[in-house]
Amino acid sequence: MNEPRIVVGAAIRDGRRVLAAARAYPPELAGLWEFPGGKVEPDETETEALVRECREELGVAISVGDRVGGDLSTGNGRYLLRVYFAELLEGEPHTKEHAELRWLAPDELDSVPWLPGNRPAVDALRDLLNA
Ligand SMILES: Nc1nc2c([nH]c(=O)n2[C@H]2C[C@H](O)[C@@H](COP(=O)(O)OP(=O)(O)OP(=O)(O)O)O2)c(=O)[nH]1
Repeated sequence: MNEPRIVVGAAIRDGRRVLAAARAYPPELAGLWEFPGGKVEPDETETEALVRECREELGVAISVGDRVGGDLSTGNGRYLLRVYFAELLEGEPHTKEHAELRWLAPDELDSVPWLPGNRPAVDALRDLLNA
């Protein structure tokens, strides 16, 4: 079995709200919600991957902060998901690749169907936002 590929997700904060994004593809993941981000390329750091993905997917510049929760195995063991807090530096997020974007308060985090592997990250996020 190959080593899992690292996938990074940005929990972009605006006060106590966090940006969630509904996937538009592939069909089996469409309509499920995630943190904007993607696979870390071999020549980049996790921070660089988050900055690149948020520029490509949302059209914004971000700064990357602390980790949210631990490493999560997802995609049937193909990926290791790492979520980081992030702040907007420039631009307003808009849908370039996602079906929908939504700012969620801590008590709204359960109002969308997350990708199955994201559950522990969402729980950790709620705890951190409520702390
Ligand atoms: N971006 C992101 N991907 C997640 C999360 N949770 C989760 O299980 N995944 C999975 C979904 C995908 O199978 C995989 C990431 O793939 P992706 O399609 O976002 O990555 P990418 O932008 O680099 O895609 P590509 O260029 O290879 O098409 O990780 C999450 O919160 N954010």
